[in-house]
Amino acid sequence: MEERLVSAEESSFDEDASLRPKTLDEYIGQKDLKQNLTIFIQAALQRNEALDHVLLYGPPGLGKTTLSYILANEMGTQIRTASGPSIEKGGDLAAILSTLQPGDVLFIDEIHRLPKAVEEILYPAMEDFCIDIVVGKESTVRTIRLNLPPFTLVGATTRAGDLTAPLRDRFGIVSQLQFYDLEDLSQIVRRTSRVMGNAIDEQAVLEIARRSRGTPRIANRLFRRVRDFAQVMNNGIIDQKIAAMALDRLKVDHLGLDHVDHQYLRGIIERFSGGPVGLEAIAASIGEEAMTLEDVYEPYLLQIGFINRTPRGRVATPKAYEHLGISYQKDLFGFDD
Ligand SMILES: Nc1ncnc2c1ncn2[C@@H]1O[C@H](COP(=O)(O)OP(=O)(O)OP(=O)(O)O)[C@@H](O)[C@H]1O
Repeated sequence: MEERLVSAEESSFDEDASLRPKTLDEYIGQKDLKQNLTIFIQAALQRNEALDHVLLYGPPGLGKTTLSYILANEMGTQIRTASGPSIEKGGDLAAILSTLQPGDVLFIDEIHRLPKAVEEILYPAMEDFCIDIVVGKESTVRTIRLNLPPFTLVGATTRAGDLTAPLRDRFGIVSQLQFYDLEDLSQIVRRTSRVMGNAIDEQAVLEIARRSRGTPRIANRLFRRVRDFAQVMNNGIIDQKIAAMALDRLKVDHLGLDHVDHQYLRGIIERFSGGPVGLEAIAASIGEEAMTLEDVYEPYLLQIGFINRTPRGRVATPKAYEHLGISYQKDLFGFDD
């Protein structure tokens, strides 16, 4: 299977822990979100309270996990981490909650995938810092109330729309992470090169930043691969030429699109006359999971204006045709969305 360099999903190549910024000051970009969080943290610290529960949503790799570690660090507390699908039963959640110290952060990744029964236990835990546990069998069955210390739940999701309303409503702070602009990504690449101890020239920084699809995790991954090429073929010097050569060889085009993006766009244009076409049909035609396309690939294609989502399905825009070098002949019958 081809390596998915531009997929923002975590891969075994990610050794990101050392690259994670530890403070809000070090966290690049997301300016508005950072400014607001700074105030909320300061206010909670002044009142000697736990920070309100935080929901972070947005495409993978934009820094939700990093931000939750930073929140715990800035609050001077510990972080416990779990993921939605790994908390299978109420007892699993109770076990995690019972380890929390006052003010701790509980980070639940993919929170939209929490089983319903677990979610219901989470409601009183979030609201009143207590849970009711059922113990015993048949005639001896009874409920024991377990009081919890005040804590902060940080939930992360790529699919805010999949959260149930009662869960969403229990978060006091709800924030969407945005794709990063070229300047922020350049800063991230410079920082990564500094942390990893490899000098890089400014043109190479831009070359990598431009192809990172607005996503720090991808910027870091591309940096590592460029560094490999530079080490073996260019005496370790990371300049624009070696960066462009490496990324071309890895089939990441100048906008950061890879073979899956190309297949996806060509699929819409060549097999479905540019759309509108349903996601499932595109996925089946190119042999990809619809969910992967929706969560990992489409957000960036929407962001750069290569596709539109309409009630009748996905549509490739003239920009996508131009990028692929295909002449745009739609609209002949006035069907263009
Ligand atoms: N704002 C940022 N400034 C500097 N580096 C960042 C920033 N955001 C993310 N990174 C880097 O990108 C990597 C990926 O970020 P992170 O794991 O937090 O993403 P994520 O949004 O939680 O992804 P997922 O939802 O897939 O877990 C981090 O290890 C970190 O090095």
